[in-house]
Amino acid sequence: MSPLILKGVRPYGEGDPVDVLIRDGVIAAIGAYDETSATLDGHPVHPGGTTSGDVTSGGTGHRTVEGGGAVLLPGFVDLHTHLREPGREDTETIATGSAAAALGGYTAVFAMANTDPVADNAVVVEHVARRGREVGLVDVHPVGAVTVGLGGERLAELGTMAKAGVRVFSDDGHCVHDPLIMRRALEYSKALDVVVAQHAEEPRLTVGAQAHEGEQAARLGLQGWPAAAEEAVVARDCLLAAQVGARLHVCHVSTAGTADVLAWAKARGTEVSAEVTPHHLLLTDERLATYDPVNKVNPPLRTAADVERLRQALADGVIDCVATDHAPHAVQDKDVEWSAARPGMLGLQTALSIVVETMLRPGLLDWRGVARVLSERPAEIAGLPDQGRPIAVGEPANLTLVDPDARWTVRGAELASIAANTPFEGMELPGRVVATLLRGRVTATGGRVAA
Ligand SMILES: NC(=O)N[C@@H](CC(=O)O)C(=O)O
Ligand SMILES: [Zn+2]
Ligand SMILES: [Zn+2]
Repeated sequence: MSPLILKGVRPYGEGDPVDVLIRDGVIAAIGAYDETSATLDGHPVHPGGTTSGDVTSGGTGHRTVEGGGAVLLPGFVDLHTHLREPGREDTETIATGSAAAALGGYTAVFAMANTDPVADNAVVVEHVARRGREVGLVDVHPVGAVTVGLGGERLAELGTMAKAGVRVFSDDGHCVHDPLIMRRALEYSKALDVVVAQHAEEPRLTVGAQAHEGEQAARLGLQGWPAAAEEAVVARDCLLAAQVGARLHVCHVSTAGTADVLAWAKARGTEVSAEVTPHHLLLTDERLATYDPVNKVNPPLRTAADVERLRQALADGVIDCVATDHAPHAVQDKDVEWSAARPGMLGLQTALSIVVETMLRPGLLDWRGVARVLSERPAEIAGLPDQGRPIAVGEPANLTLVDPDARWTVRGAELASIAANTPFEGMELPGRVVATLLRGRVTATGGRVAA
């Protein structure tokens, strides 16, 4: 592959624009490209043509991406994606989900295990990983189920799946509610040096639950999903993790009380990490007034006070990172009466813009902070050695280029996913991914994925 120059980009949005030379999938030089001597920071570069806003194929020459002062960040890492393959390829496939990921600025995603068949064995996880490699747009890491069939009763073969490369285990969609099973899972995860990601929902407290338990649910006549059903499980799991000396990851934190529990657990030295979704950073249960099931999600949209606390917790590091919980659903499963609709929302192509809207613009995070919550921390939590790395010479070129000033209007039908269930339909959002690079290869640019 010929070398690539990112021209006029601002790493972490800091300082004057620089040029970045990428060779053999690695950042080879950062400085100013000199046309006359065809060198970048002393490194010779074969001259090549330039196509504005896009990539030149360039023959023997180098390829160029015109940055126009755009912000350069480490490629995003999503710890929580539902790709629906195998089983529901009518809503998303590894190919379409990978395209959505690349367009959203992601260079690695973790594909949840609640597929059909469930990813509770080495055969399924190996299939997902292989299919991800064939598509080649993003590193697809399969998540392994904690229990057989997500049934919550018998531990799955964690060791066999870990040997097949699984780094994150989760029964997401279901809570590992039995404390003894959870304790065993944590013990195994410690021995295998992997992490268990818990969907925290005490099932006895959420039987038939449809919406956040509070004034709005009462007004609308929807059965409540109490905050304590999440908070109690997070507290219990923090205690269990501390007891066995294991690491714990908490999926889609949605309440202020969970942020309090996490702050307490971290203060006492528990190795717990947590994610928040873009939708829980922006939307509240006020949205439910229309009974439009596009707003139905698990955990449910909460109150403005929760949203406020989640933003603060993400800024403070009490919540470590943003994960999309990208959850595609077919029209016949989603566009039906509220109680029959499946919970879940698309997220991969809108995550960056929601983080810009909710965290960057209000001054809660700068671009360094955005890099931390979308790339560095999730890579660390999952133990990915080549993602979330500094933008520096010698580092792998897993990168995302963002136009901070662009605004765009979300149209579900125009997203790369097969399903179109975005709660942000019609919203005008700030910030746009200009290009995504996976080991130096351009996977998305100008709103299109690489051929
Ligand atoms: N978040 C959701 O509302 N739905 C997820 C499951 C889950 O993340 O719990 C799904 O798989 O559709
Ligand atoms: Zn979940
Ligand atoms: Zn999920």
